[in-house]
Amino acid sequence: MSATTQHHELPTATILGYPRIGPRRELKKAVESHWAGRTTEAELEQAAAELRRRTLTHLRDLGLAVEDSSIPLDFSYYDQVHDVAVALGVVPERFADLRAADGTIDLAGYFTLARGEGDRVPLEMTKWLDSNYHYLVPEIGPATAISYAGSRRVQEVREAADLGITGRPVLIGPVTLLLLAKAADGSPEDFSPLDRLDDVVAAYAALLADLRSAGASWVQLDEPALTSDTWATPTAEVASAVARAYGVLASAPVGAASDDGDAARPAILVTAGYGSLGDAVDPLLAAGVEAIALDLVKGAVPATRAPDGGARDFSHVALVGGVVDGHNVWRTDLDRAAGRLEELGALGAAATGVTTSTSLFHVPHTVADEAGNPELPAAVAGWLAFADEKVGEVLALAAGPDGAAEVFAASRAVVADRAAAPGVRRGQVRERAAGLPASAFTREAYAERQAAQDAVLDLPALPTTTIGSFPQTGELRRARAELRAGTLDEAAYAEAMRAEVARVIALQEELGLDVLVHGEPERNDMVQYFAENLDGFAVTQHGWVQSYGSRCTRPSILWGDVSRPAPITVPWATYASSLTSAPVKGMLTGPVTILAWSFVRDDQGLGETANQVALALRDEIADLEAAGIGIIQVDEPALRELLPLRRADHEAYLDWSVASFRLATSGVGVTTQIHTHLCYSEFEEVFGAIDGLDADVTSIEAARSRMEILPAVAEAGFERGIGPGVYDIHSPRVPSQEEVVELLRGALTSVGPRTLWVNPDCGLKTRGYDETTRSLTNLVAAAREVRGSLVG
Ligand SMILES: CN1c2c(nc(N)[nH]c2=O)NC[C@@H]1CNc1ccc(C(=O)N[C@@H](CCC(=O)N[C@@H](CCC(=O)N[C@@H](CCC(=O)O)C(=O)O)C(=O)O)C(=O)O)cc1
Ligand SMILES: N[C@@H](CCS)C(=O)O
Ligand SMILES: [Zn+2]
Repeated sequence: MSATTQHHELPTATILGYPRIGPRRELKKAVESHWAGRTTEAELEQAAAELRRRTLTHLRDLGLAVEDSSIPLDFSYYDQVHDVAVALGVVPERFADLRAADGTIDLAGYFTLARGEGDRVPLEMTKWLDSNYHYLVPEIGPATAISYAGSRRVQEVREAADLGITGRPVLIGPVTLLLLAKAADGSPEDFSPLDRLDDVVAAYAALLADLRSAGASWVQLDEPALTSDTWATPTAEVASAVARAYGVLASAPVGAASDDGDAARPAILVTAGYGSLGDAVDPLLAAGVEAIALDLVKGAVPATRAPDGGARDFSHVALVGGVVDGHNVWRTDLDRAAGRLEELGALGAAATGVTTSTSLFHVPHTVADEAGNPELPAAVAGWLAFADEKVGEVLALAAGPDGAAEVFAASRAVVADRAAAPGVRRGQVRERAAGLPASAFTREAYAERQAAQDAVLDLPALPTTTIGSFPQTGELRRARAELRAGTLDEAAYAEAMRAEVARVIALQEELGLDVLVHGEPERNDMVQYFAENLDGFAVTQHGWVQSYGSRCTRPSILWGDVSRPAPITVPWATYASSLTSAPVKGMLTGPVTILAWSFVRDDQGLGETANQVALALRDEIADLEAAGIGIIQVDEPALRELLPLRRADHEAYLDWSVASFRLATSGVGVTTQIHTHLCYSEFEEVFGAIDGLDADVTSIEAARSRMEILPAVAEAGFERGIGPGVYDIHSPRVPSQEEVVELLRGALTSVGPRTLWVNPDCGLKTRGYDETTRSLTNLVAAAREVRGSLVG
């Protein structure tokens, strides 16, 4: 592989980013200690600097080159989108005081924007592309101040230099920043944040110049939004924004700041992870950026011809092939990856390099940390590559099949071993999934179900309920940690959880809720818990990945055919039910969400795997029903998350995802009421699918949007039960009774009282008991008030 461009040595073997949370969640712990007031800001800064130093030296020790900008500088205290918005001094009006006169926002302000303060709501959080990471949405209006006032990356370039490392600062690119932003409150209807492109690009130019002065030879600008065509902005307008933005940025001279003070810049590497760059490659080629990194795992090698039929000229750009999956954990088939790199090489680029398809922050640090994990069979561990192992794969691919013959041979052995391993394909599971009749996916007509359920359940108008989890107290988490450590035995653990269920049931009775839940105290996570109880999954001990801010999950590993060896939730639901005469809602996580929040086998289609999970859940639902649980909720918060980034792929996705939910839930009788719950979504986009799920009751996140979706729901003729969340569980704020009453009265203008349910936005696991109790008291009082006025 050629190693140079006209100006700079290209990072020929690199990664697009590395986990930021630390191998033992050091950053999470440092940040949360600071928030809790246990450490000063200086102590936090010191802990973060130490983590960055360890990361840099670790990447160097793994073999990434220190001189050629191969090592990314991508630290973040909270979120990478927020980092850039803050560097540009972007704050919503309600937080204007956090921006100093010179445009800077200090660390305390950075956290306040992320977490809110008193009545000032934080920035909205939404899912990042098709992943389980959530970013903070910048709010940009026509008058929002935008200027470069300083970036932490500049200091990080210097820190790296002190270690003898020429690091490559990583930033979200200007077009993606604006496509991910939302119009600030009060913006004219026809305003789009992309209208502020010129101001943003001017600020980026200053930022790039600053990075260059600090010694950066390359800068990485992440433009994953270019792999999607689902933005409100038409693709042609996005392409012209790319041309304009990079035309300006690339027009500055590359290299050292010249004597007359012209702003020089580092060479620009634009990345486009999460899918195909498609025709967005043309404006980048025309703009003259020095390098483009392509996702060759989910995306394609660019065609040699542009849509207008003209031959594409790659001779002035370096192309970096993202052939190592940054978003999943399977060891790379190196022969296949090398083949893709060859295809890329055939385009005639000025230079080529090898990298990951996305940043590695979606995967845990290292498989080595799982040594001795009884929940991860050694055979399966051998098939995995987490971040460190992926660095090794990138280096092997850069060395090539001759240079790294042993690594290539090991990769071939893994491919063969995985295909033939016991448990990967199990006859019984496959026969059952293959022979499903159409009737396995359908229930009786809703009218029939509704009548039967009304008769059996006898619920009041506007029934009140919660979404499932009650606060996961430190005590509960500690009990689980002690169980893992062996200092608490199974029986004592189960007893502690049963005691919590009893407390939660008593509390709900006291509050006067109509449909109760057991509270999910026994669940470490709504996906991992099921994975731990299903065959075909493995779980990690230390495989934490960031989900948002300081919050992490340990995605499970779905490696083989899935089945349910024994009932999972039935004992908890029946125990809870035995404590009350009120109905108790069974609580399961749906097949799509189980897949979305796990690392899923890549040797078959997702739809096939989803149906296996669905059949396991169908068995669980049958057992719950047989045990007398008449209401069963199957959560699908990730239904929107997996929606493909290209519109052309939506239909096929919605077909299999909806079918798997229906397969899980269609085995019940007419009187059993199936609920579902969705959150973190722009529901408009998946409304047809929500309807297609055919659940009797659907609860959705709606409080933050003041229930804007309801008129559309009504207009679409949605006739089944709906529970638009009446308060935001992401904030500690307690809603007043009046406020909930107002929301409910508003909702009743779109939805009839027979179909309107009253519930919070989402589960209460991240909240405390005090605020939960006060909020639910107001929720129940509000429902009663509105109910009373209906009768009167
Ligand atoms: C609803 N969401 C979820 C998503 N993905 C999931 N897989 N799960 C979700 O619930 N995606 C979208 C949203 C938003 N995302 C999140 C993600 C993570 C959290 C969260 O609160 N995470 C917790 C960790 C939860 C957990 O796994 N708990 C375990 C282990 C707890 C632990 O750290 N134990 C300590 C010791 C105990 C102690 O002293 O406290 C240890 O092991 O060191 C458990 O309960 O057993 C987090 O803290 O980040 C929320 C929303
Ligand atoms: N039943 C889950 C859904 C979260 S999306 C909970 O209440 O936490
Ligand atoms: Zn939820």
